[in-house]
Amino acid sequence: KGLGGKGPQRAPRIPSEFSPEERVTMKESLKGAIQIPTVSFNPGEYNTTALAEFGQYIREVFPTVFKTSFIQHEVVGEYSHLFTVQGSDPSLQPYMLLAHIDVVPAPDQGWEVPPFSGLERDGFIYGRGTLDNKNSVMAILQALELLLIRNYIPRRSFFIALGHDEEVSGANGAQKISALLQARGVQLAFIVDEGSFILDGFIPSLNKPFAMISVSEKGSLNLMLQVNMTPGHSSAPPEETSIGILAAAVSRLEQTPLPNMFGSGLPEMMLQQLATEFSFPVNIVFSNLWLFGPLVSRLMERNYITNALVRTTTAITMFKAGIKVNVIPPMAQSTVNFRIHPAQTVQEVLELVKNIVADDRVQFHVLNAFEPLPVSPSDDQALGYQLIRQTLQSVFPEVNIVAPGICIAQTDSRHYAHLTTGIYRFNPIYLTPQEFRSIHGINEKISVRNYETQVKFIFEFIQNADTDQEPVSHLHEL
Ligand SMILES: CCCCCCCCCCCCCCCCCC(=O)N[C@@H](Cc1ccccc1)C(=O)O
Ligand SMILES: [Zn+2]
Ligand SMILES: [Zn+2]
Repeated sequence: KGLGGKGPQRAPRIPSEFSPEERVTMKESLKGAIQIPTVSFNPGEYNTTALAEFGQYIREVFPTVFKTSFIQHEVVGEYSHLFTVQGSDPSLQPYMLLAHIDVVPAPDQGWEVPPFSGLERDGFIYGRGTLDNKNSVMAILQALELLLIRNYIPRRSFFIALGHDEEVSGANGAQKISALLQARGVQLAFIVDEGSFILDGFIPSLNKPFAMISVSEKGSLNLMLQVNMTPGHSSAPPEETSIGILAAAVSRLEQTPLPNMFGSGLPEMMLQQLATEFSFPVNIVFSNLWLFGPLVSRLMERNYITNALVRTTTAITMFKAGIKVNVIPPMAQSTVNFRIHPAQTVQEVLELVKNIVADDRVQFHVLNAFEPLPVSPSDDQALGYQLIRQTLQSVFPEVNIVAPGICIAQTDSRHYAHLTTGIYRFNPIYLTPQEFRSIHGINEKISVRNYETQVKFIFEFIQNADTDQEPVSHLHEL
């Protein structure tokens, strides 16, 4: 399976070996990046001082990237960065590496070390952005810097797009870069973004880590529910208030999960691929989903992460009502955040929700909505997917399971969907369930080893992408 053939004569491969000094510089550069609090608060509301400082910082720590003649650097939307790395062979279609420089807020409370300290403890670098997503920003530029220092000249052109507002929708960063590329007529072979990892310990009976490459991404619907009632004196209350009506409506939504979509796509494909890795009887169950599908589907619902893979999830995230202790509230509002399964559409979810609420006094306002992303190819012919597989094999020889999956969150890559059919969301680092909870949570940290390996992966990946070989189809023997 995978990429085949020997290409024509080309520059010798540069080994991914880094000196002790380079390894120290690498981790110190990441720490410096963590110390710049590039926080996004709301759309259009960011720490602009920090974002500007970050722009200066990458110029200082990656001087070769900025002075190389075949690399064009542009600032887009004031704080996002687009690098165009011109390859020597224009016949090869370019690809793009994505990451974002902004982070979610991190109040000090609960952290073992201050979240913007970038402190190293017991082999880990702590801080907001160490997993989401300054690790990728820095690793991409670091790998390129190290390649350039070794006189690397790419054959295939590629872009590096670093958004500054991914955490609040990407409207000023990714969307503007995407529009710029579209205006230039760019079409991409594939994109690699954040969104999945080498998962370690997510499936109880699977004792080894597996790489999940997300080939699709859930959509979203932010729906505001509102109830208006005539206000009055609380000493003579009506039978129902706006708060009571709305509370009952959102409670119905919480108590009525949207349909389990297991059986219509990727999770089944993933479990079938994993089946042989389990011992009896789980291997039999996963390889015979035609029979055990209903059982597996119910088991998936029991865990909150696997539940998110099989259905559109419902999260009540905001509730606002009441103006005074003795006034019947004129209005109650609540916001519900749905993450839409790739087998459903925004419209379908809206219909289901209205039927569950089933109360004409509740008004629905769509704040914003985004359809799920199409499923990118993961077959033998899919260049981006096969390049990730190939690079995994050499950098992580111990990881022998690679499976396509769904990204349960949203990423900047969704803004580039019209530029390519191949979007792969994958960070080449190990992630445990505890580390998963630290993303947007507390004590986010990355091991120095994990970070070094991420740099190595990208260093290898960029060279692997220089292939002019289309992935070969595998001939199966009958
Ligand atoms: C069978 C076992 C499978 C186990 C599956 C485990 C899945 C774990 C994968 C970890 C996914 C981590 C995702 C990281 C990317 C986070 C991106 C993010 O937070 N995006 C925001 C973007 C956004 C969207 C809209 C408004 C504001 C921000 C998000 O909320 O989705
Ligand atoms: Zn992120
Ligand atoms: Zn995030």
